[in-house]
Amino acid sequence: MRLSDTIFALASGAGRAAISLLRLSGPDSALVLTRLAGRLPRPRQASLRRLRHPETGELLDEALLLWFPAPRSYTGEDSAELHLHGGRAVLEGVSAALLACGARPAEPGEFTRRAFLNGRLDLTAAEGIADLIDAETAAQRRQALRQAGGALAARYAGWGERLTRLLAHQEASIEFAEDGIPNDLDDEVRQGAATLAAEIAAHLADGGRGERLREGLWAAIIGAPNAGKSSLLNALAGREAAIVSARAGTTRDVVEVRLDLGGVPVLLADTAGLRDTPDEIEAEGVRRARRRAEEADLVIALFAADAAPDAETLALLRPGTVVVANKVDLAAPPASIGGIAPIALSARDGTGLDALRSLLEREAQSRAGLSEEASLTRPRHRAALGEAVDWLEEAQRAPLPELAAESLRAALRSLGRLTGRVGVEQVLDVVFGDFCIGK
Ligand SMILES: Nc1nc2c(c(=O)[nH]1)N(C=O)[C@@H](CNc1ccc(C(=O)N[C@@H](CCC(=O)O)C(=O)O)cc1)CN2
Ligand SMILES: Nc1nc2c(ncn2[C@@H]2O[C@H](COP(=O)(O)OP(=O)(O)OP(=O)(O)O)[C@@H](O)[C@H]2O)c(=O)[nH]1
Repeated sequence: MRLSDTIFALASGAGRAAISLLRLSGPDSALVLTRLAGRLPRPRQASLRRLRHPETGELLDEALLLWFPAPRSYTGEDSAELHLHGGRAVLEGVSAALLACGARPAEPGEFTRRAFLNGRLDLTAAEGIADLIDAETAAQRRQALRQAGGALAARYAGWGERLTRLLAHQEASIEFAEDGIPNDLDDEVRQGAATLAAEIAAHLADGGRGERLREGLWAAIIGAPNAGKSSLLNALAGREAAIVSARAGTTRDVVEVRLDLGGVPVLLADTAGLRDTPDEIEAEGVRRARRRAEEADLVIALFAADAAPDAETLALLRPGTVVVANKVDLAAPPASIGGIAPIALSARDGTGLDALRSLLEREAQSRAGLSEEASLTRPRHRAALGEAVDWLEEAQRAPLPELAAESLRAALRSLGRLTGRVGVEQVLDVVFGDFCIGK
């Protein structure tokens, strides 16, 4: 991970493609580029050049080059991009030439790690970039862009500055006390710590929406055998993902489909019909269905309108469960099931499907949608902020100003680990460990 190394990696996807993008960064970038292309292109302007192996002189490709002199580059170092023809042999030939020039393959996330080490972004912004690459829905993209743009960084840096001021006041109060000067700085610090702790606690008490949006919601359809669960899953997925049959007890294991519900990624599970059964395999399916219902962020309880609501499913209704009466092409839906007005649906002819989809979108967004303010998105954030709150509370209880100062310093360290101002090598490995190559 030495910054004196010059690194390279494929930044575009692997496999056959029209064009491949090779990234190069580090102190020898200018030298390497000159040896391959004859001379340096004009900074930040695309230039078409022949690339040759520096030792054999063999022509490797005719490519577009971009040269970014430091510090105006993604990493903040001298960097370059080679836009090559996408063939495997082209990539191999150019990679071999780069190795011959002394560059080495980059570790996953190493470009962004260098950008971080050069002070171009904080750790939360770096995580936002990783999330942007993984984003599958519009809401995930918006959250990731906001974080990559420094929204969390700004918030946490603001708290860090306030904390630094509190600490300075606390230290001043200690000195006044030594000089025998009466002062009310202690009270001010206690008040400031309480306000800050409350603000961070409010940010933490967001129901985990940012984390849910990043990871996706878990949803499950539960109901009696033959209620039409598989039919509903297929209707929502728009394809025949689960087997539908007139025989009760068809679905035995959990069948999952990925849905985009109003920008929120949802993993929707079809489960085995809930009933007592002597069949061991089906009984295991029923156990799995119950477990899914317990774990799910969003539960859809499905009843058949032409039958009395079954006790097993009724027993699993909770506040927030979406209750649906299916098969309304056969019978009118009841006004209430378990005290909740059901959505009327016919999975067979599509009646009520749009209304159900809108309701599910609203429910998904209320659990995981974007909030007004940037939300924390990872357990790492939650843990560090939780620690900061604990230390701030400790500071308020401290019997001596010296102890209060110590707790404030610990709170500041927690925030510092979050943004990377306290540069602990371990934290960096956690954050950059799951980046992809070329980022
Ligand atoms: N070809 C290509 N496309 C790309 C990237 C890239 O590196 N290369 N990006 C990579 O993630 C993203 C764009 N992000 C970038 C962020 C900063 C700089 C950069 O050179 N910044 C300099 C100059 C800014 C300016 O002139 O306005 C700087 O901030 O000093 C480049 C790309 C998405 N698309
Ligand atoms: N008339 C009518 N029949 C439906 C409707 N939805 C599903 N069915 C039928 O009901 C039967 C059971 O449907 P499934 O979707 O397999 O039901 P399930 O709840 O997944 O059943 P299990 O796998 O046994 O738990 C099939 O014959 C479906 O065609 C509907 O809205 N109207």
